[in-house]
Amino acid sequence: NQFCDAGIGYRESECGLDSVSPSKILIKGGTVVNAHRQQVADVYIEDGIIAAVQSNFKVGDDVTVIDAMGKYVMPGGIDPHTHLAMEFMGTETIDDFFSGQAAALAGGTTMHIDFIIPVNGSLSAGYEAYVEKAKKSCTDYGFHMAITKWDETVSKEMEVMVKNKGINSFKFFLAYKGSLMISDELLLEGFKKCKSLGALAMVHAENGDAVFEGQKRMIELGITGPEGHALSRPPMIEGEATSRAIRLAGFVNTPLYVVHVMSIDAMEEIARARKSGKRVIGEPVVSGLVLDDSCLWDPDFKIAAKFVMSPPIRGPGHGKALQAALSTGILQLVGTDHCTFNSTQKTLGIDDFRKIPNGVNGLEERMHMVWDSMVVSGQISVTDYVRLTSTECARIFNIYPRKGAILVGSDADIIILNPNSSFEISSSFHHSRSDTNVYEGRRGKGKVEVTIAGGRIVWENDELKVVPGSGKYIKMQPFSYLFDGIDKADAEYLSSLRAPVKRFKTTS
Ligand SMILES: NC(=O)NCCC(=O)O
Ligand SMILES: [Zn+2]
Ligand SMILES: [Zn+2]
Repeated sequence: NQFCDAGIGYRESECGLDSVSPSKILIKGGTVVNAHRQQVADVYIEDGIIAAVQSNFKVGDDVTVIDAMGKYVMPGGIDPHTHLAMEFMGTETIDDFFSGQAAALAGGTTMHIDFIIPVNGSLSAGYEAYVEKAKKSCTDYGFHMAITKWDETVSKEMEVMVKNKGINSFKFFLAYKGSLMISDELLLEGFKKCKSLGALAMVHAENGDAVFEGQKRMIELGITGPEGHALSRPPMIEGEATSRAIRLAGFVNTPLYVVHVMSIDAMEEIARARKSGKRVIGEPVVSGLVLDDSCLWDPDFKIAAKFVMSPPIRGPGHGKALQAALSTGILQLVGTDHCTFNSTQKTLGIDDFRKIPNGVNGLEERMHMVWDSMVVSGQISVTDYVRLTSTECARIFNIYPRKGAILVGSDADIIILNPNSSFEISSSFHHSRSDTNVYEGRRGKGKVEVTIAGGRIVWENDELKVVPGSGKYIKMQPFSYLFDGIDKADAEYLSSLRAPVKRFKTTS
């Protein structure tokens, strides 16, 4: 099998298309957790769909029974932010739609939403290229689309993407000057178009001009190593862009989703906006929650470079503040920004931090890291955990309750987590193709012992059984709940503009 290649750690037999799981499964006696409640119940699965959630469900001999007593039965994780097989900074991410998704399944994530970055700005060409890349998928996925230029064609293609291709979100980069970055003028055009289509506008919020200036400053000072990356783009630059994007989205009156919120500065802008009633969603990523920037000062380039991502991993204090913001509802869901480059690729920037490909891993680690750092520590409940890692993503991108829930009729994407077991992370046995891992050596409580994706047992007894081509593309409809009532606010605004103004003619 061409996909059972080196470095992913599957036995050949595990990759074959013949490794078909049973179509009838009963998960017995576990604590079934949804975002709205938890209960002890059995979950019965037939043909990829949840057919029953009830106590003492009786089945025949043809059903595979999994004992989940004392364990949590939860919706599979949904990662809102990944970059698989992405061409970026002169190279391509080492995890493609097979290895990245296999890693996801081993860590309890059963769906992800990947960013199509259209080469030359053509949305249709970008879409076709990603359809091709995703053919080897072994779990379900959706797409966001990046908008990197503006003209009539792009505007029309956005319409096609939403109406025909199942894309309901577009990302605008305020950073990466000279490549992906767009102007405020384009941002406004994009926001207007998103609003008219019922598509969610997403922003990478860093001021690209200021980053460019900060980078020049570091190079002039002779700081060329990975630490220069963090020093050149401090939190205030993220705060400024977050504030600007929020205000411009407010000006257009369209909902906004801020990706990879990495700093207190950005988080506080989101908190202020939400307090004033603005529809802003904030997505921190797991690296920003549990790591700090000390790693960028490591004297070993290979170690320091693996932590280079944008916005940068921040100083101590930011991660804890972002965790607190998640637990109090200021931020809504956790992603990974999984964008993996191996140590050879990172060496592109050995003499100049500006050339280190930006990105870190996380698809396999997110569910464990959030459980260990936030549930085990008592910061959030188990139902909150489900909301932050799965349900809220499904709601925002309009695929709930097909995804993000254990309800009759939902897709059978389920994990069984044993709170009394423990996990350990190492690049020597992870499932990503990368030779490094930013969570190297981490151990913690709680382990995903079973992953069921689309009704198939794909992870059990520390073994993956993944089938290339078995993952489905999940189309996402526009006008999620975030758009409810937007028209009323518009009408109110327009009527306030049309209030008669009494003027007196003055004669001289
Ligand atoms: N975040 C990062 O460093 N790499 C992926 C591209 C992006 O999301 O900005
Ligand atoms: Zn980004
Ligand atoms: Zn990203």
